[in-house]
Amino acid sequence: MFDATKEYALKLDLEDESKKFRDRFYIQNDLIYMDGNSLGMMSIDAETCVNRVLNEWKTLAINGWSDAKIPWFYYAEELAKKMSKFMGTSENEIIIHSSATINLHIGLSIFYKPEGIRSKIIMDELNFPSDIYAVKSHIKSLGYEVEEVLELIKSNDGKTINEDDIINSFTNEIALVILPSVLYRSGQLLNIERITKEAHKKGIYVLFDLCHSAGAFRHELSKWDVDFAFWCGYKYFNNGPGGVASIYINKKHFDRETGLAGWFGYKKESQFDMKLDFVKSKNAGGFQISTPHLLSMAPLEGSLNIFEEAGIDNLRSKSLKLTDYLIFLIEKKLSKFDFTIGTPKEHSRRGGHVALEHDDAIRINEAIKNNNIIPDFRFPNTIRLAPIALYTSFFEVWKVVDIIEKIMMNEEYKKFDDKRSTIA
Ligand SMILES: Cc1ncc(COP(=O)(O)O)c(C=O)c1O
Ligand SMILES: Nc1ccccc1C(=O)C[C@H](N)C(=O)O
Repeated sequence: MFDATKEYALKLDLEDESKKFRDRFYIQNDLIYMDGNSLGMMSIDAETCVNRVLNEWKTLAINGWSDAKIPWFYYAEELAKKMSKFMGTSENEIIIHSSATINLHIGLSIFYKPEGIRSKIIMDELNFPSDIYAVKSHIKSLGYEVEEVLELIKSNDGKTINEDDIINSFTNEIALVILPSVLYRSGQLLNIERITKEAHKKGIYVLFDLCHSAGAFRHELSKWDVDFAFWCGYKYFNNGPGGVASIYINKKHFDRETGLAGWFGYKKESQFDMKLDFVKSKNAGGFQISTPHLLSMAPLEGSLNIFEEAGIDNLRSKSLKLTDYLIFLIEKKLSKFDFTIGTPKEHSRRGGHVALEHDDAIRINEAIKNNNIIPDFRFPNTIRLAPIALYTSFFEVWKVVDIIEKIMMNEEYKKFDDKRSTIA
């Protein structure tokens, strides 16, 4: 069991075998970063790779496509091979591509083929809004009414979704289920394997948004038999703001058509034949659209190298210890101030962040920022705290809770307006 003293936090850091990776990141002195689940920090390795690609542009210009260290023409595929090790897939079932929401549109174009009564899509009411916007627009573009085909599973507590409610909604009217692996606000982790298995029993395709889990723990997408998944790279994978995202498509679907074709999905050997009939590459790469965003992909190369060294299972163990410790400290020191924890306690149901809830969360969040800590706030009452295994220390976790306790004791938060900023 943990103890709440500062000395104990320092002892946990001393015993931590992965603490050396912190030195690979640009950690700002005196600033405690607890927002790596929204935008991961910059590493030296990421910077090195961006600088290399910039230099290749400078010195090789167009020849970079064939002569760069990793030829640009194959860069998305080469990084996908590295990525596949952490996602539990074959190398060709992943492609590094575009952004999360665009990749969802691609998934919809492949899998949403309403037929007879099988025309409905299941999502959940706590889903990240961008996914809902994408699905609604796609439904409308096919000439359907959103109300007729989109079913949102309701939350019973405003924080979590009951998996049985999801599974009980599976009928022969459902074409697709689209869910987040980890809910962005509460940090609840859904059982991807169980949901996929139950959906498949009813002939339903399964699409997962892995934005809040990719890079937080090992996935086994092939084993779980998920049909399609997408995730951004800028959170736990530290790929930089707007960094290129990823697509996974199960190999049994390689022959499917995409509704959003483009020449970078063409069979690579003959892409430059410039034929007018599209011949899709028979792998995840076949679902690419345009020229890859090389400069926004390069940080991922460096970042994935760090993941290879650190080992994703070691990172998950440390992350669980960090969030266990954070939850312990919150319960011990903050319960008396009416805080609650929105994140499930069981490891099998927890992602990488902790949702700290309070009726006065907006002002408390402002006060936390005023103390050189970066958390984030999600409406209406959640302060998200994400200690990141690669670069957050146990001492920082201790300090964050210590500072919040002081903010509550001296009522510093009352100095701030109850008004959230534009990006929060
Ligand atoms: C769960 C989830 N889905 C989708 C997105 C949207 O990502 P993007 O803006 O990169 O398309 C985000 C983050 O912004 C997210 O957290
Ligand atoms: N892409 C962003 C751009 C600006 C500010 C935040 C984001 C996020 O990614 C937010 C994150 N998806 C969330 O879970 O709230």
